[in-house]
Amino acid sequence: ISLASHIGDYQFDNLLLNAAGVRCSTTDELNKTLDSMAGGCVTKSATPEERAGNESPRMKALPLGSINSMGLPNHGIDYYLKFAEENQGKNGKQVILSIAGLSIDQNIEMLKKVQDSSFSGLTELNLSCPNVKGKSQVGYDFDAVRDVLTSTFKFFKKPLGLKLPPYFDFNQFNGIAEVLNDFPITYINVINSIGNGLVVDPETESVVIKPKGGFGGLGGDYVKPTALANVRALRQRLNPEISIIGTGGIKSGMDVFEHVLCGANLVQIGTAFGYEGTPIFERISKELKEIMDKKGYKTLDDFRGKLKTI
Ligand SMILES: O=C(O)c1[nH]c(=O)[nH]c(=O)c1I
Repeated sequence: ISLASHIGDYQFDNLLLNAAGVRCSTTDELNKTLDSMAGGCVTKSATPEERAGNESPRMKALPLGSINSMGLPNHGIDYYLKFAEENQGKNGKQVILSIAGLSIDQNIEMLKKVQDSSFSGLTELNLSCPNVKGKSQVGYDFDAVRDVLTSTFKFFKKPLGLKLPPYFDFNQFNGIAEVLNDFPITYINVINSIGNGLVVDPETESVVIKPKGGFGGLGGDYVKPTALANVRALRQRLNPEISIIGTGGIKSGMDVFEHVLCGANLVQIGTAFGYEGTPIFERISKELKEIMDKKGYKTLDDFRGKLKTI
């Protein structure tokens, strides 16, 4: 039984990755993931300069998932680009470089740096950070998405993925797919956290995180049905050359099975990886292989995208 998969020309021996933002801000954390059973790692979304991020408490673990308003704390693009240049392809593992500029200009500036670098891996342009005060998610402004992609593909010749926010309406699925299908995108990654949720502690009658009055991105069990819907809806609408990474609500082999059934080529684990650490990759790989064995599947292609309707 094989958990191997690929995105474009990039081979992953295991379809499991961390989600950007979780245990991936330092080289130590990134090396730990590369040394685990994960098929590769994704770096914390980078900005042109180092950033402290929002005030704490800015993340809260909950029985059904998590809420966060980190505010893009990171060591800056140079730190992660250096790591990516030095580690991409090491023992057959992929390093995906995530970037999240606070403006189109910052994204172009960073993508030019990546283009001119020796990095030969996948770049993930994050258009869906919900937690930078005063900034809304670019992924909800289809004209802005078209603008940044038009500018990008004038000079960027390396493989590019997009991290997108969750969409909740068929007009939105159609709208974003219409834009994406016009560009040579290697993959999309759906979903980012469900932005600006609110968790209340009824004991203390208070919010649970400090930034933005307690509003933050939701992850975990709360988001799985929305994640599966976005993987499925975009698989049905996008050109077949655009691969899909499924992110959202994964904490078991069965959750991975569901994402692949909806069309995911790879999957990323955020909230649950934050709790469990790198042992999760071995546990979930084992669980998924057991499920595939029971169902008589040998490879992910045997069932990818084959969700039945009734
Ligand atoms: O607050 C963050 O740093 C953050 N948090 C998220 O839930 N998604 C994102 O893309 C980002 I850049």
